[in-house]
Amino acid sequence: MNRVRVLDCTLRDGGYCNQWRFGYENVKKIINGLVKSGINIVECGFLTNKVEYQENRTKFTTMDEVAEVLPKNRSEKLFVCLMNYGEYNLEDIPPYDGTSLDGIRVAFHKKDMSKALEFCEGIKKKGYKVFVQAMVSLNYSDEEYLELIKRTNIIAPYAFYIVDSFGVMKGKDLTRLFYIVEHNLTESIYIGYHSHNNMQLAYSNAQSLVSIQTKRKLIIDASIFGMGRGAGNLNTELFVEFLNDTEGTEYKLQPLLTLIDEILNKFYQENYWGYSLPNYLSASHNAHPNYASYLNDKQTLTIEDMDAIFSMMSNEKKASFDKEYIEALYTNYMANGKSYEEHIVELKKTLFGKKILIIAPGKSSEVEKAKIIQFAEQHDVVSISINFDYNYLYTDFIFLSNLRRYRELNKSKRYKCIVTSNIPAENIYIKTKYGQLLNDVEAVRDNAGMMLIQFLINLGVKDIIIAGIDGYSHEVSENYADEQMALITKNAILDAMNTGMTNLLTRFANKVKITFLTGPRRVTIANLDLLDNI
Ligand SMILES: C[C@H](O)CC(=O)C(=O)O
Repeated sequence: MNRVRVLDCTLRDGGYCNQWRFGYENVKKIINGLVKSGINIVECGFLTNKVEYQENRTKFTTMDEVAEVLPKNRSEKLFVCLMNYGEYNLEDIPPYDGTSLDGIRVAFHKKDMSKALEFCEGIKKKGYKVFVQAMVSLNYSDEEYLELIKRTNIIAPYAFYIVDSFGVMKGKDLTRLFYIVEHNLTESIYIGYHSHNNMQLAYSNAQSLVSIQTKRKLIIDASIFGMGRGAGNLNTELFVEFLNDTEGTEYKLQPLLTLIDEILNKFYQENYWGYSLPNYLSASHNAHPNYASYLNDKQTLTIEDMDAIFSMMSNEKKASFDKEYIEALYTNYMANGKSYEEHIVELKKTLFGKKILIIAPGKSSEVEKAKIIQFAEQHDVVSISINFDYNYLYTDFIFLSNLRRYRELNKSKRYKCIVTSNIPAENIYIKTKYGQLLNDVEAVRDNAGMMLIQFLINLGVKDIIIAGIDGYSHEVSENYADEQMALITKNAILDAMNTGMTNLLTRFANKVKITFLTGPRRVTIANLDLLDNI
């Protein structure tokens, strides 16, 4: 048997990209395709007691649920699931009987090492192959790592993994860890390597590992099309091609390519994964990749802002994702700037008793420009564009809460800018407090349109006409009047923003008259048919 084995983790790590919703039939197709291609170990998903089982998802709660998706002919492959330490009781795991999983991978943080290793021992006693997955290997000092290995030897699991959870491992780090493991881990235990692609190093590291002159048996993790959390994983199809070429293995590529073509491409288009600047940044700060997704999904930060927020994080907080912590850092960072409101009384007077026409950069602001211009001409309005300078009408003000958009704006327009205090702007009309305009709907907490409406309500405005707040389509080209403004975001985020805006507008409509001038309306005001009243 070849000394290098491949473990495919698409159905588990890939699940971070689609909330593990692969669909029941697709799960079986993926497992069968992996078996056909000769992949040695198939990770079928998570085994957890923390959720209710749903047939279309790869978060299983019992061995019987997993058994249902396994092929009748197991073709001498191993089938495993990953368990996060603390998400399953040992007593609930039945003794191994060969009908379901062959092995269980136990992932744990450094702080849980002792208890997690006891748990691993318990699983082994039940007859399963145990994979010791000490996450974020680089967070262990050499001394701590040696201690971990020594204690692993006592348990004698099937495999011990070097884990690059944050995708930060350089070749030299991997070599260092590998030799520590090679010299100290009992020879019969497989040495595994699980990587992420934040620095695009997964493939080259895996190649280097395989090329090391060693008799040790290796397991390399990969996922089809690299589907995995954040920047994704080593690509199974590329890695097995490399092994065929250099190690004389005979993995079959075609079943993997077919799975990409028929199943994974669609997931990729809906919720892409792979290398990106935010994922690079999280790696360069040795931080959990979810922090990158969190900041990126805000859609308000430049890369310098994100870098500054990562720099503010404490080292202890970087190892696992803490949503409340990053939320607080983000809000503090944004609310940091000083306000400058000396024209506020003047602005209040300007707005008093007027219809306020707000123009957002949605596609309808371009398509229905004639309607917008006509409305402005026929009514006594104060017009305010949001995060852009509207080409077709001289607007009285420009409201900006986004630093990137502020930088894009021609400097000559600053005299009429109302900006939020997170923007380090000078020579503007008003700088208003960012923190006072936030709302409680997470997906649109600091959405520029929603902040402007809140600002206007605070100033006593009674009648708001909206143009260009169309909501977001999954089709990127449909979202902005100026395609240069388009931001690529995951569909789930766009849907959440549409729902969030609808909820907020519905609430705002209790305080102020809101009327839509343009469409389409992927956001609206619930239970209120205001569509044709203009
Ligand atoms: C395989 C692991 O130990 C869990 C994981 O995906 C990680 O990146 O860490």
